[in-house]
Amino acid sequence: KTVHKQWDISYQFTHSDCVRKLAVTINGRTPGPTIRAVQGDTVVVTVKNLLMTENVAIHWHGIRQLGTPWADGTEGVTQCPILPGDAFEYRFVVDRPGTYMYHAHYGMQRSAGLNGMIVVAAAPGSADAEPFAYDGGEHEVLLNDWWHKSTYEQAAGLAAVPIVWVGEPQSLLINGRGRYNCSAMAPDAACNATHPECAAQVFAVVPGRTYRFRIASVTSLSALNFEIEGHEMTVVETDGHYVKPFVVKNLNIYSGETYSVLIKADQDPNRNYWLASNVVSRKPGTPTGTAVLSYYGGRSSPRAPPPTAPPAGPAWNDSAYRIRQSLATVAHPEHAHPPPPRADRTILLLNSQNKIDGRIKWAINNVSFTLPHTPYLVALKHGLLGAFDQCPPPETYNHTGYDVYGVQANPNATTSDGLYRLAFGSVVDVVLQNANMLAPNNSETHPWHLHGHDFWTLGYGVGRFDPAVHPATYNLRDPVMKNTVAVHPFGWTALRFRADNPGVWAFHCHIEAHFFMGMGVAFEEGIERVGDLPEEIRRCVSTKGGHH
Ligand SMILES: O=C1O[C@H]([C@@H](O)CO)C(O)=C1O
Repeated sequence: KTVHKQWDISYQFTHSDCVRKLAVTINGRTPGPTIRAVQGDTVVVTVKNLLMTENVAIHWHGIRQLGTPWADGTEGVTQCPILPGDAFEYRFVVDRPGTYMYHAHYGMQRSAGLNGMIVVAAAPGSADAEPFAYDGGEHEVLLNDWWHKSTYEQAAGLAAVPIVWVGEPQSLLINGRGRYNCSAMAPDAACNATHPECAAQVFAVVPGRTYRFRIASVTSLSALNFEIEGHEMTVVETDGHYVKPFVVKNLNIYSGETYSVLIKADQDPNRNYWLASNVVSRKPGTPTGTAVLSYYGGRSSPRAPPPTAPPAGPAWNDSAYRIRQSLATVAHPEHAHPPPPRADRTILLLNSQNKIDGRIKWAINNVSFTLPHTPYLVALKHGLLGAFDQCPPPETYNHTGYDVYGVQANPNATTSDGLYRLAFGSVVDVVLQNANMLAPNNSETHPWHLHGHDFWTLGYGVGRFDPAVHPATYNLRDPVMKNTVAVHPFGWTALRFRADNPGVWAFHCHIEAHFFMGMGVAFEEGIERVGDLPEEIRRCVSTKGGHH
């Protein structure tokens, strides 16, 4: 069947954390509506840009876009942006059940509020039916971070010399709801502690039942730790793939990831419990984001704040704790898709923070990524070779000599919009190598997201990756497939995918500021197999050809 949506994108005054903010909304709301579909459905979203003076593009995060690379919604990669006053029809098939998300993919627009969830149910009788049961139903939890500054102020600051860093968010949102401390603001500030838009979300449960919570993080910056006070969570799905169930007290979730967890409503029904999200991996400067779990039939009013303090989460800098969760996340034995035993090509990608022309940038093998004006998909399909740098970025870096623990000068770092061209159908290994930043003794977590594919998560390590040693430690037995994976501080992450989806695909750090500062690459595969491009994705392309 076909699921139709008609979305008007516009700026509205919103009060997500009680503070008035101009946000980019879908049909007047942020977050936008959850798209619900069944595996195999065609989703058609007609996006009308009513922003007046701003372009837009929407990415369907986790949907592979098999045969529809032009619907990926990635400005500069798969399409020209949608101009004010224009409409664009995104049409794609959701071929696999699971928990996904959508969000703006143009400049730093995602942080302005354009985001939401996609929930795809297994088709009846499908071999992809869940290998777990829950008798209580489902709840959706969309996690976000929130700033009072506009994305324009943020982006201009990032590009300035010296840099004005975005800083830690003012609030953490659960389903678009947070709570800023109005008394900390000037009395005339537009902060309304009783505004209905910032009332905490209440999740109701029937005592004794088991619930599936679908959790997605669309944060712009923050790595989060999510907890349901007093209730253990059994992790059963991530990024649309079933995992071998494991139990946690709290869940680390990076921007761009999704999880499903099961919880049993088996606690005292006469009180409420916190849902809490806390910043990890960066030194927190943001209060805990909260929502409320309430039992039907209990003596507590559903909206009553729980009698306890919200959980504070684990130590923010305990990366060993987070690596343990990464390692525990493996494929469900009945739903394992074993990876091909070896790769045809291995690309090592050093993630470093650099200074280029006095500006702080992120670079991959010393190349800081920029998007071309003419989308790659259009440029390659139509042979517009002047549209982007034809020199491909490097395959590796000085992996025998680079000190990932030291501040490195990284001379000769450059900026480029060149891309990697992959042999169609080939198996590609990518090893993401983290390193120290410009400041000593500092390395951050980077959630890398691959468009157009799921990849096998073969391994994680701390320190410098050694191609002669570490591949022998890869998990080739039951690696889980994902579309977003963390590279831990000073560590490396190895992944494998098959380049079998004709198109051009972004692969980048899902921290919005980091992608803006160049932390990404693009892959092309099978461009000659891509069908005719819709006219609507080419509106920024000169008819004379693509010039830089
Ligand atoms: O990219 C980043 O820049 C800042 C800082 O390194 C420079 O201000 C920061 O914390 C990042 O993650």
